[in-house]
Amino acid sequence: MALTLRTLDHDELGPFQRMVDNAFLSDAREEFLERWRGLFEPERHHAVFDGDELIGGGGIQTRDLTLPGSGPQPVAAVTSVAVKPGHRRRGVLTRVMTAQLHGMHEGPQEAFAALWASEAGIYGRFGYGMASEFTRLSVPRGAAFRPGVSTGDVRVREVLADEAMLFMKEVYDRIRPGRTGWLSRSDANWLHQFADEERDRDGLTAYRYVLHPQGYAVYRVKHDWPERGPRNELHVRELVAETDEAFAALYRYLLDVDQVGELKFFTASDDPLVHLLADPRLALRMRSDSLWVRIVDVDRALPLRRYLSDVDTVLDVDDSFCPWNGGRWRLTVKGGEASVRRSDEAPDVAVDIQALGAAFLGGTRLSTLARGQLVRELTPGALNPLSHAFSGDREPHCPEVF
Ligand SMILES: CC(=O)SCCNC(=O)CCNC(=O)[C@H](O)C(C)(C)COP(=O)(O)OP(=O)(O)OC[C@H]1O[C@@H](n2cnc3c(N)ncnc32)[C@H](O)[C@@H]1OP(=O)(O)O
Repeated sequence: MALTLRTLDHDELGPFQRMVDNAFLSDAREEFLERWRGLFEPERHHAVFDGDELIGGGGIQTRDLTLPGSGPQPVAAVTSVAVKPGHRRRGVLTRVMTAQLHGMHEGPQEAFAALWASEAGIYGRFGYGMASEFTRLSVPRGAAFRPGVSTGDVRVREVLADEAMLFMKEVYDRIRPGRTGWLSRSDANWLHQFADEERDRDGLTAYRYVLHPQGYAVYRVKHDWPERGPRNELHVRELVAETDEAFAALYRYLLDVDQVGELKFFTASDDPLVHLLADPRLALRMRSDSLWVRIVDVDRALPLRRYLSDVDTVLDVDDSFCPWNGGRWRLTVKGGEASVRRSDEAPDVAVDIQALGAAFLGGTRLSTLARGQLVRELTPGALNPLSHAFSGDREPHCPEVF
């Protein structure tokens, strides 16, 4: 029987979520449905049916993502992409990706999309580029700061979730416009991220909330108490600070919690903790991909962010999955602001659309992507100024998996 694709109705969250759980090899979690309901935009969820059976699909959350220099901009936050085992490698995902990306172009809706990939080999073929990374950080308890590091003299204190949540939302929203890669969070997003039900905890404790007048931290503990004494792991979920002093104070607090062996944190790849430490090598760091970005429309997306320096370059874009992007575009940046228009002049730099997505948040250099054979300099000397213009002043970081 031919497969069909359509968007969902309000009452179809249950079957969709059961399909996602099934594809992720999880038991069906009916009790999570209420939480998902707040995030569910049925008209932005595509589902593929084999007869009456929902066998695959993918969703979009309508959110803002902070871009370099220009603050929050509309992004299609792609989520819950799944195909049931038994229906794979027959092009179902390809149909969903086509519906999402072509739909956004035709709408027109958001000019770019972002996602976390369950497996990093999946999304490059659809034009997504690896735009940011996170660092898996591990530091022993008590690791000392350099002499002269200021943590201020305000008291950092632990409170219950109800007291923390309102303050956390305010601090997060104040800082978000300046933090590339951070997403807008509705109340439903906050609930989803910090619901903290026992089944979310994977054997760890409930969240503990730490407040500073200019920031907060949230952590859990994984118990480990061998013969030589406690070696518990302190897992930081989120650390947000408006000032460098608050940042240092919150880290100091977390590093000094008794009965802990190690602090662990999936943090920004440019987390400055390592520079606060007297012995930087105590901070073990392992990097991995976080946000993947897809430019839906070159001419609508590139002007959404600001650039570090001025350039005037003709790009030759290769994009087989969204062919309207293919061909030559003149990118002109003046005073940090970009304009993009069609061009028939000789191209200076050839880019795969993946490379533009990877460079879009300012964290992956076009010059590095050239060494990775996703970018080619055609006019000698054209690549480095372009690469510099795309750079950001800090590494992009997405503090939540959505
Ligand atoms: C944003 C998110 O939600 S990330 C979550 C993604 N989902 C999951 O990981 C859940 C488990 N996996 C699945 O449900 C499915 O295997 C999916 C969604 C990854 C792929 O669905 P399928 O319908 O099998 O993909 P489809 O048949 O369209 O494949 C398209 C291409 O991608 C390739 N591909 C598919 N899955 C993978 C993979 N896991 N790794 C590498 N390549 C892959 C296929 O080989 C095919 O390549 P080709 O065009 O060269 O032939």
